[in-house]
Amino acid sequence: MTQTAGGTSEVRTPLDVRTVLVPASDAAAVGALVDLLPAEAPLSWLRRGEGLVGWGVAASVRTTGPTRFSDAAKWWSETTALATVTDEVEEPGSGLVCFGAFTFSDEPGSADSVLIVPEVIVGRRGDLVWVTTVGDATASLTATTAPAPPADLTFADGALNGPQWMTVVAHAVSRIEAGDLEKIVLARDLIAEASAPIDPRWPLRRLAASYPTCWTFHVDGLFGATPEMLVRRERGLVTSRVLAGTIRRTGDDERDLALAAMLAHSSKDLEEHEYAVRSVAEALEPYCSSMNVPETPFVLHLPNVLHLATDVAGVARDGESSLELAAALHPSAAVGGTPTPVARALISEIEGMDRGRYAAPVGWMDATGDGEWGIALRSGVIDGATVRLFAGCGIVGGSDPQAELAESQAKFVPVRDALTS
Ligand SMILES: C=C(O[C@H]1C=CC=C(C(=O)O)[C@@H]1O)C(=O)O
Repeated sequence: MTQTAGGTSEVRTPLDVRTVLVPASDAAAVGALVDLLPAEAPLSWLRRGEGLVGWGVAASVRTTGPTRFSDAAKWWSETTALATVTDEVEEPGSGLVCFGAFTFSDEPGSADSVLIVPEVIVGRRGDLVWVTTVGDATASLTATTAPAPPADLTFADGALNGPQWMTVVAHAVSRIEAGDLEKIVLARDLIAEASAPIDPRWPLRRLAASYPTCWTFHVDGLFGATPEMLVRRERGLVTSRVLAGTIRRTGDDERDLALAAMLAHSSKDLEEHEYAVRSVAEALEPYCSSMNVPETPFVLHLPNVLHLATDVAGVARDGESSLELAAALHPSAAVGGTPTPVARALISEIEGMDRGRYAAPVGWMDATGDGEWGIALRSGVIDGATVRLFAGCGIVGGSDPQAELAESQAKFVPVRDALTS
């Protein structure tokens, strides 16, 4: 049952949902959740082996435009109100759950936003493993056959080639120096083409293994391993991991440690980071009764890059769902800029491409509104035999276009390697 929110008043079939705990003796035998996924429309949200995987479509909704978040939130409230749920686990992520991916822009473009209720969900949290089924669906907890790698893959420039993109970055720097805005995040795309349709489980398994501290996701063709948590709401606690400010790793541990120290003191990166933290703290403030915003960022080590990172935490004031909080936070200055409206307008004016669902909220939510919405970074979109990969960089007054191009190459590495190796 797929619906387009805001459209026809279709009769909705109430969902019959059942969550059972997998007995501890069997839970140990359930291998990596990512290995359970079937090739057809897999859904994934995994970090360090924990999280949720799903498959099948029990219900879904597609939304577009500036009301895409509120239309989806309304659909979710109606869907949860109608459902019959038996849940013997009662953990965040058990019972009725949807996965979702949203578009970056308010403008209707090539992509739409989507919430999907899978027919089967398998969740893992610590030692607990549970299975949720909707309607008559049955779940198999055995690993599916291994996916085949993409065949004859070639990469090409997307909307702009490197020199063209550097010209756009230089233009943005001149606009910042003229005082039009303080920060903008500019992105570029690459196109990977295979000779046969690509099985999303191939890159997913590799991303989950190579980037265990990131959230490995797949929703409706959008996949990746993001290090950035836009917002998590869990039993009244709201958290966000803000990233901005990047240095490429060299592969040599000693040099990387020196680079980490440089990053922690780089005024250009600290400025870029400060805008991102401020945007998240200001957007969350109305929804929290108390908040903790650390004054100094830490350095997050990923296999390809180092980032400045700040973990913001707050206590939810009212009952806004994780999706409503994500809508209030999007786009943070980690993917938009400062001031937000000026940066958004300049992105559409000069970036030269439609971001689709890149750099927008992707994640899941349960019937209580608890959930996790990451920012779809280090990501790509599979469409048959084609993958469109995205990478973006925060630009401030002192940014150098050549260095930003190199940074964008480093940010393509996770998805590029996951497709090829
Ligand atoms: C926009 C991206 O990264 C953001 C998150 C972390 C660091 C960033 C930076 O240093 O520019 C970006 O703000 C991307 O990976 O496409």
